[in-house]
Amino acid sequence: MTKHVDPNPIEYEQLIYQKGLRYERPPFTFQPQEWERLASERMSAESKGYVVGSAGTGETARKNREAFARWSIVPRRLVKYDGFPDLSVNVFGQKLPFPIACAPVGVQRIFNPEGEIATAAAAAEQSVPFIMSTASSTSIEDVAKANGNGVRWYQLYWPPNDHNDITVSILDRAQKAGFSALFVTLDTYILGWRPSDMDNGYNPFLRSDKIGVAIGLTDPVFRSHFKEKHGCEVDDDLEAAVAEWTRTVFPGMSHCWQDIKFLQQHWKGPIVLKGIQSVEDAKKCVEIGVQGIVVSNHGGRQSDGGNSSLGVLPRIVDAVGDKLEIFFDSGIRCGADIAKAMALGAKMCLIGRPYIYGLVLGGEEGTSHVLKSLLGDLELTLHLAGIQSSSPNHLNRSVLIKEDDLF
Ligand SMILES: Cc1cc2nc3c(=O)[nH]c(=O)nc-3n(C[C@H](O)[C@H](O)[C@H](O)COP(=O)(O)O)c2cc1C
Ligand SMILES: O=C(O)C(=O)c1ccccc1
Repeated sequence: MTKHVDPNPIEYEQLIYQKGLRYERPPFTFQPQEWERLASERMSAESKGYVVGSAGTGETARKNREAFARWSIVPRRLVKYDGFPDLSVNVFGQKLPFPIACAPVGVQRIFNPEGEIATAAAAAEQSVPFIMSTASSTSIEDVAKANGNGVRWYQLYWPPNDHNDITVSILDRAQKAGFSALFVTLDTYILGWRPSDMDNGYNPFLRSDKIGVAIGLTDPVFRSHFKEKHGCEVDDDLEAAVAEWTRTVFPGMSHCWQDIKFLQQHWKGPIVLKGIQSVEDAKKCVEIGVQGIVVSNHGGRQSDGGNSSLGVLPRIVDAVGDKLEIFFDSGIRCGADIAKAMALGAKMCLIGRPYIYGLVLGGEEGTSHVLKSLLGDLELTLHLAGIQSSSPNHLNRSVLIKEDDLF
């Protein structure tokens, strides 16, 4: 069950030192750069290749990381203020205590049998919004239950227009289950060229244990279509059902900007388009009237030879930052990374792989540990730089310098 812990990263640090004195230790290291290595030791070759891996030669993923080191935080001194930095943000008219969310990540049961149940509970415990993937290994309703009173958002892999009734059915289920915003992923209408997965013969959907298809196979509209077409129930021919569902959510490039209107008619809350990398597309998002975008390249998992996600963030912020909410992901690994993305204009950051490493290393407690670590690290990073809050009044480009400009 979800228990609500009053969030306070700084108290958490104090507690850790005290616990340390009593020879109690956290579930695993606080060193963020170690999480991937430790989790890799615990995973099968397939799971490791899937989560750690990226598209092609890994160039986009590498650039995502390198981009952070090109910016540095310049600390200011004798900035007197009361208390600790305020990390809260206002998003979609709601005040949230922290500026991070769990990015949508599919098939989480391959990392730990508790999968999304553990991560959704951990996110609620840490007062961090949970974005549920359409490729989850747990149904919409069960994730909602595990997330309890937490803030939850739903990520859509979007069936083609001739399956609009399935889309509506999924959106209805998500709304009924308390998902308050819709994140529509635009960069994964087909999976990228992923050498590590191909080497392992691994595809997240085409597994004998049918792990990433829970939402489709439990959907009444999908089930009835399947019966009409195949003359049997989903459960009587699971192979065919999985193949059908895979085609439904990864149909290739089947949508255009006008189609967003359909989602706007069928979703009552904010809509956020995930995977924006160009100023032109960001402007389209404003034109079409969505409430937010995620500047993301899917952690470098889709296209090789791409730009860093952080690199394009400032120009997108300059073009549309005052017209919609800008979320950011791809490459965030520590508190300073979050601070830099926010200084460049992101409202909130989505955390991808790191919380999955937490899931691998310690289930719900492990995910909680990663989220708490990132938040504690962020809070101290701001405090030590003399930055009073994560709002753009205090955390903005004036706190950053480009390393290249220093020489
Ligand atoms: C194993 C894995 C599965 C993912 N599944 C989804 C998904 O189902 N839907 C989605 O929109 N993004 C998915 N993503 C992308 C993340 O939402 C996010 O954009 C990315 O992980 C951010 O980069 P980072 O891992 O470097 O933080 C997935 C990422 C990983 C690592
Ligand atoms: O692997 C991914 O990045 C992703 O988005 C996905 C695709 C299919 C199933 C689960 C996740």
